[in-house]
This record gives sequence, structure tokens and C-alpha cells, in this order.
Amino acid sequence: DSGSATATPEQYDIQYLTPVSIGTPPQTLNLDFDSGSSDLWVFSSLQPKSSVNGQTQYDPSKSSSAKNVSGASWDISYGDGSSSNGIVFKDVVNVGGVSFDSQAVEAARTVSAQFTSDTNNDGLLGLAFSTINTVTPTKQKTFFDNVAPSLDTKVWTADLKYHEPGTYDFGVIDDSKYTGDITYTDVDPSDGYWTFSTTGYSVGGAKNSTIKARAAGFSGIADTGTTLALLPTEVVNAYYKEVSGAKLDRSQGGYTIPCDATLPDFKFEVEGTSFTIPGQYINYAPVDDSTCFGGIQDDADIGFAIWGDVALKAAFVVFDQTQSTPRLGFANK
Ligand SMILES: N[C@H]1[C@H](O)[C@@H](Sc2ccccc2)[C@@H]2OC[C@H]1O2
Repeated sequence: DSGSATATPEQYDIQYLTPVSIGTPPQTLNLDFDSGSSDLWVFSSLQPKSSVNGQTQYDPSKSSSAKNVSGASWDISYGDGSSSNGIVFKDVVNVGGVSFDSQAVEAARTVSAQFTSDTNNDGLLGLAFSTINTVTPTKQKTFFDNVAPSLDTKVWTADLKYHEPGTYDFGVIDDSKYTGDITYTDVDPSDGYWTFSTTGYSVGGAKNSTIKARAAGFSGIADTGTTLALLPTEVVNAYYKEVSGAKLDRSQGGYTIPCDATLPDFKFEVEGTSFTIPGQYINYAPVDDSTCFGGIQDDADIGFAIWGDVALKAAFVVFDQTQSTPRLGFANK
């Protein structure tokens, strides 16, 4: 079995939303596929009206295949401070033609203000490891873990794009979506994330710009649910040192640049193969009529880098569980 679903960016590629059909008859919700968490949760008919603002709500009472998981509940908090909680149903879930008939669908009772104000986001579909699923008393499996045995090959792939729709594929590596070879690197799943090491980085195309400083080798997670690339302080400083007018503006929450700046590319190396984030991707979004917010920011206080969409959209990425050790694959495109 294999399937493909479209990942459509919201403004400035702040997030990518993908249609998922749930229940019988199918209720289609647009979810944020998140390789940085492991709960499939949805806006639901159980929420107070005041917490819903245009989102599509899953209504288990209208699904003949919905079954409440007795005594189960969930409660999740995200890196950006947002949160949600509720109860659990099992129901049929279909993503791009790949279906599982008893997927844990976590129906929200409460969502934080940031979710309420995010009008097109109907919930999240977690694609990190099931070890960090928040359902109690019995942890539930992610959609990928549930469908993996039925897939032609135990992978899912992300082909996110700059300001245009891309795709999430399950069970197939579509070689029309990338060029050259796929470079694989081992993942350490012990924290529940797709954690991998990069072997180096460089700023701009200049030969001497390849920096093998301490931070050249560092570990981070591949997180489709994070918008920006959050990297170690010395890497971030080395980047913006090359941008005239760049400044660390605490009031804006990070580095800003002149919107008309020509930004250098940022290259990161995986197992010695380099991948380029075009400078254009690093001019993330305007904060006023001449100042823009940088797409590379500091990973301070997190303790590891977060390779969010600004980086992932520069590559074709394979989330691979075909072996005993999970792997990430990166290819140019
Ligand atoms: N893995 C990420 C997750 O998907 C989002 S949850 C989210 C919150 C509000 C709006 C949309 C999504 C949050 O930001 C970074 C990290 O936590």
C-alpha cells in the first residue's frame, strides 16, 4: 500500500496543511503534519463554541465507526507554548489513500488561544515516535506506526516547497521528486524525535566560507511542524555576520534583516553531502515595511537544533523505518 497527500502552505509557509479523512461517512479535516510530536488530535464537537473560530470539527457522534476509548485522555504542550487536551476515539483515518481502521483520534475538549486563532488548522497529525504520545493510561500509536506493516516500504517522505504546495507520501519513495542520490544518516529515537547529526555547515557560496567550527557538528531534530530553522548560537551569529543590516532584535524575538537584503545561502552537511537553503528562504516574513524576520534563528534553551520547514523545504526528506535503526534520508531536488 502507498499514498500521497498534498501539503499546502499557509501564508509565509508558517505551516503546511494536509487533508485527512476521518470516520464514516468521512469527515475531512486539514491537519498540520508534525514530525516533532506524536498525537493525532483534532478540533471537535466537544469544545466550547468560544474556542472554535472557523476550524472544521470532528464530530464522533456523526461517525458510525467511532468508538470511544473508555477512560483515555490526552494533554499536550508544544515548544511554542501552545497546548490542547481532550478524550480519545478510535476511528478510520485515511491519508492520501492509505487507511487505518482503528486509529486513535484525539478529540479536543480544550485548545489554547493560539490554536483558536489559527483558523485553517483543524489539528495535528503526529509523525514522531509513538513513545512520546500523550494518551493515558494507554499510549497510542501514530498513524505511521499503525499503517507501517501495510506499506510497500516502511517510509514516509516530505517534499515541502517554498510558497507552493508539496506532498507527504506514505509507503513509497517517488524518484520523480528528487535528483541525485539520497544521503541517509542514522536517527537516535531515544527522545522520541527524529534526531540526527549534521557534520558541518557553511554560509554563502564562497570557498573559504566553509566553517568547521565546534558547532559545525551538532545534533538536531527534523521537525515539519516548526516553521523556521533553529540552530546553535554560533552558527546563527556566523550567518548574520554576513548580512549588512542584520540585527538581533529582542523585541521581535530574534534576528531581523533589511527586507531588500540579498541573503547568503546556508549549506548544511549530512554525512559529508551538502544541502543548500537558498538565501531567499531565509528572508522569512516582514515585521514592518522595510524590516524582515530571519528564517534562521537561535535554538537557545532548547538544547538541540530544530530543522524546521525553512530547512526541510530545501530537500526531499525520507523518514525511514525500514531497518532496526530509524534513518533520515536527504536528497536535492
Ligand atoms: N513541532 C512543533 C509543533 O507542530 C507546533 S504546534 C502548533 C502550535 C500552533 C500553531 C500550529 C502548530 C509548535 O511549534 C513548534 C513545535 O510546537
